[in-house]
Amino acid sequence: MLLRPRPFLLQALAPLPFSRSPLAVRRTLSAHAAEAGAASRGDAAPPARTRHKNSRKAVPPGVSVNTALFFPPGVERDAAVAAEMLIPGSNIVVGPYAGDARVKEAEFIKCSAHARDCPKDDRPEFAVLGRSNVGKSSLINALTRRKEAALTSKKPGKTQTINHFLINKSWYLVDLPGYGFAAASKSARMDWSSFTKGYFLNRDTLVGVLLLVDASIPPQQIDLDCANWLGRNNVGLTFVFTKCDKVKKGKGGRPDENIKEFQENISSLYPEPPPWIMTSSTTGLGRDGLLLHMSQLRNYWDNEAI
Ligand SMILES: Nc1nc2c(ncn2[C@@H]2O[C@H](COP(=O)(O)OP(=O)(O)OP(=O)(O)O)[C@@H](O)[C@H]2O)c(=O)[nH]1
Ligand SMILES: [Mg+2]
Repeated sequence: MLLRPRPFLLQALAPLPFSRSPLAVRRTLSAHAAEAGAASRGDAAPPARTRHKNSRKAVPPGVSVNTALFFPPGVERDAAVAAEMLIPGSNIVVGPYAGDARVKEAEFIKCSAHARDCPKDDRPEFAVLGRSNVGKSSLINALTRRKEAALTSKKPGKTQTINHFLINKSWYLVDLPGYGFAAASKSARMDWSSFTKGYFLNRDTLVGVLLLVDASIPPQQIDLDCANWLGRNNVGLTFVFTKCDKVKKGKGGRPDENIKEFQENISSLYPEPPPWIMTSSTTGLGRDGLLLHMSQLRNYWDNEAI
């Protein structure tokens, strides 16, 4: 099997040739952000002036360039970053590997009961992980724009196997069973540890994990534990905050406050800020940005394979 580098680990070891001049970096990244953003929306490339205007407009209120940023492969960590280089509602800088992020085709391939049963080809994949009911299957449906590609339910514990969806015949999105569902019946409650940990530790084609965190509730210890475990085992992850459309009254009811508190909790776990993005499968918030982020990790993986 072809061994491929994990982007988060290798970017520190092998920075790619990229201009050190802040101005040049700024220009290159802006153009990339605008072009790739247009590609992910399925737009034809607009003229330069319009591109600039659109990318500016896309920067959400409340995301400051002073946020601890995630620098993707190919971008120097000390690069000057303009607001339009950020993916809206995230701390993610768009770099030179960002590319066509459109989902043209999505095909369910198989469900696997064990990591060893997963597809054995060389295609890169992203695993979607999180507590039961956090919105993993809904996110897959939102990303693929298929209503029922992955089955969803109000009842936690719906997804019980590792489910592979092939995107554009070139990469996989993987729906995983949720963790932390204590109330499940014995038959429905699998041994999450042996079942999925084997997958994370042995899956050579895993580009990264999308760790979903419910932004409509305060931080949960089990999510922090999971982030900690992935970090300790060098599994690159992106925090995907779900249900950002849900605002409840009272303490702990505001997604932006919950996200801030969660980030404060995890900041000590990581030497470098991990990427994070706000999403809602109900409104489509963050969909294009997340696809764009995945495109830059994937393209790096494809192009820099050993
Ligand atoms: N308001 C809102 N509800 C959501 C969102 N995403 C998911 N939901 C709801 O949350 C519930 C659980 O969604 P699923 O996608 O089945 O969650 P899951 O993480 O796949 O759950 P398991 O398979 O049981 O682990 C469903 O009722 C969804 O409609 C969102 O972004 N906003
Ligand atoms: Mg599910």
